[in-house]
Amino acid sequence: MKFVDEAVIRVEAGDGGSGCVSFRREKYVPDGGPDGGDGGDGGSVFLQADENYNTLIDFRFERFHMAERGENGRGRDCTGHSGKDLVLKVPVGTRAVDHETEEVLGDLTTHGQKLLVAKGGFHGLGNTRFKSSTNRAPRQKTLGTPGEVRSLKLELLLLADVGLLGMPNAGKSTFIRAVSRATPKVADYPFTTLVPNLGVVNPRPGQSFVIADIPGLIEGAADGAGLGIRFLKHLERCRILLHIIDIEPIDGSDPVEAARAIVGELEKYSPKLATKPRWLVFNKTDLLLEEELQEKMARIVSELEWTGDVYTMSAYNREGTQALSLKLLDYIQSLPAEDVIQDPDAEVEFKWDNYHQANTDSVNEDYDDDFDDDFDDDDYDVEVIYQR
Ligand SMILES: Nc1nc2c(ncn2[C@@H]2O[C@H](COP(=O)(O)OP(=O)(O)OP(=O)(O)O)[C@@H](O)[C@H]2O)c(=O)[nH]1
Ligand SMILES: [Mg+2]
Repeated sequence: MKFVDEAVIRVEAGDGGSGCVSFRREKYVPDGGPDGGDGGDGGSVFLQADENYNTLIDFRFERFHMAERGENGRGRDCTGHSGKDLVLKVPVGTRAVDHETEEVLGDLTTHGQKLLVAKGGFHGLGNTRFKSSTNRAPRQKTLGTPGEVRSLKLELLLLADVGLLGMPNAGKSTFIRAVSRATPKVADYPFTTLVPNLGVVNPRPGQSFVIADIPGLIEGAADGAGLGIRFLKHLERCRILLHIIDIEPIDGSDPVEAARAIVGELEKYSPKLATKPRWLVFNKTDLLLEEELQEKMARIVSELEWTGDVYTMSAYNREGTQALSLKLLDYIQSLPAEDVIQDPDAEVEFKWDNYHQANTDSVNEDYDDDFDDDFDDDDYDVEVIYQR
């Protein structure tokens, strides 16, 4: 299955149905009062997180999504039907962004969570609403308001606890193979991994966490070198990052330079991501003798001025990998229960929010149901109240 983590779609909510101008006409009631019903509200468009989906590929093929419009009101006080809402199923971990304003509308992080992305139009009012003791034959109605239209960018951000970071060939995929049942391709050339992989690590029975392996980064990735930095977004929701360093690169390059490049690219991508908890993990320890290894590690740590946690492993021989997974599990379990990554200021504004209020205010307040509905003069024009 193809992994697609971005799609731009257009969502259109239904327009509100317009109100109706009509008068009661029946045998023996030639001059009945107004009986034009209100329109129905337009349907809205929602996104709903569903754990049965894991790619946005469907949205690459089907780009236009419309909810139903509301029906117009009819005579005999018939209110139009409301339009049906449209609910689009998206994978858990999807973020909805307004493509034009870049405003984040919301993150769908739990199964079943729903997010309104285009609000349906509000219904227009029929002429019945405008009758009063002074105007018994109202010719006014209001039109339904248009439904919201949005160009929407969907981004799928993987939900993993641990994210792997490092140069190509550092051994990220080898590590995820060693500790989980994920089987991403491993090879001795750069950019073996082209799309992110997830693996479930189970260091103790019944206790597990999820690890994400993403394509390697190189110097200049922020400017598009290699596969760029677009995969870094998948690390945004991780709780900790593992920076995997190849202790003995085959091309003879300096691990210190490589590590600095990675941190530089991370900072360029997002200063916030750069402050996430991060551990250094030296890989390929089997290539060096113990003494050499200690010496080299000490040099790298001091040159990087690194004061955080340091681990060593040989992912290939599965040495140190189990110990590292246990450390990760303990660390994750020591964190407070998931702080839901929702921006508290993320109040989404919809254009027609105030319309209902404004409209009902314009309806005559001395509306009185008991007065005599009959009227004589039915020859003037219908007045449409425009409020847009
Ligand atoms: N000797 C040794 N080789 C290793 C070790 N871990 C990985 N390798 C080798 O390093 C090469 C690259 O490993 P990968 O796991 O594909 O590296 P990666 O970081 O996923 O690389 P990209 O997907 O290209 O970013 C492969 O040839 C592995 O066999 C190790 O612990 N010791
Ligand atoms: Mg890889």
